[in-house]
Amino acid sequence: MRTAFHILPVSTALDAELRHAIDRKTKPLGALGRLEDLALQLGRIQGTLRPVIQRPRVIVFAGDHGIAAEGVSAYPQEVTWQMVMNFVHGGAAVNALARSLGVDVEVVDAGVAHDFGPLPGLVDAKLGHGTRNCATEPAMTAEQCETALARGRERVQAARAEGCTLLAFGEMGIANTSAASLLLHKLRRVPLGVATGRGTGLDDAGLVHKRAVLARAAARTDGLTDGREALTEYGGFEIAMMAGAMLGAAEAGIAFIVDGFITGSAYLAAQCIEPAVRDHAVFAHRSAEAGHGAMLELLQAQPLLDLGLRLGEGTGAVLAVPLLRAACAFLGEMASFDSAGVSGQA
Ligand SMILES: O=C(O)c1ccc[n+]([C@@H]2O[C@H](COP(=O)([O-])O)[C@@H](O)[C@H]2O)c1
Ligand SMILES: Cc1cc2nc[nH]c2cc1C
Repeated sequence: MRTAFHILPVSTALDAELRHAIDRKTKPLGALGRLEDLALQLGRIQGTLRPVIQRPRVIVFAGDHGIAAEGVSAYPQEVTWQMVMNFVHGGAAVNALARSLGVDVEVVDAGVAHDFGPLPGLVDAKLGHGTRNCATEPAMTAEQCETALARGRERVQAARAEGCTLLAFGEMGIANTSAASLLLHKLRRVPLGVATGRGTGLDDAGLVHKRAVLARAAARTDGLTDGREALTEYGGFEIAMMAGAMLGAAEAGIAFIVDGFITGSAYLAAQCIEPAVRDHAVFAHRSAEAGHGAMLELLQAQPLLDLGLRLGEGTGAVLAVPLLRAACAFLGEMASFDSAGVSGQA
């Protein structure tokens, strides 16, 4: 049975008041640029002229990929579980960035090949010991895909129950740029030559080999338009769980930040499942991974940052949190022309 996501488009009922409040702040009209768009978006999502960011949380979903056996990554598969341990011990990039910015980190085992046993600080949502090799067979079953979507939603509900009003999503999974490229290729017809990049750092020969493997994987299926089918054929457990979390966040009326290329592929699938997810999404950054530019263009998404990042883990998403805080701060705290006695436009 397919899980239904009941997402209401955000209400535009407050738009006139929000725009008026933004325009009457003591600044030339439009001078806070993209922060003004963020303020409007957050005001709409929270249905208030005073949106707030409380207990922001980045959820890092980890999973392994059968296609790693084809030699499509510059790093071995065991790096996935080793990095999960690093996240749990607080030593990864996302931990350091999140600490410096006051963002909570949750780490989720969506389907890492390694068995961690009970491990404090790790959420066990394991769907299997990695996906199957999607170059030769579907990555997962339709049932696993459904369970992944549902478990992603559960993580959002848990965050919300703990007072979180802003979510950021990130991932860890050796070979998951292959899954992401295949999702982009299959769902949006982007040629594999454009959709495939170097991931963790393949050299030229590695990239040629990766493209050949992905072409073989892509040839297994005809055109796919259904988000669930695409996830089942080519996704990862962490990618499907992120898609469920994004849909769950939109359903719960919570804004969420999309990280880089792989998180973007989860968003692509989520948007195919329920287009209304768009209103709640903020795109953090333009990843250096080839294919992300094409993905963002297709989504008509303007990311906030362009820092040359290609790490994943939710690092770019965490870096966007201060900008969302700033949008709330100017809307809530800035004086208006009237309250400050400043002359408006001549
Ligand atoms: O977020 C991105 O845009 C991004 C771009 C390239 C690589 N990554 C990270 O690198 C891993 C996947 O790379 P690969 O080469 O193993 O497919 C995975 O753990 C991702 O988090 C992430
Ligand atoms: C070391 C390392 C850290 C990562 N974090 C996200 N993806 C990664 C891939 C590698 C290889």
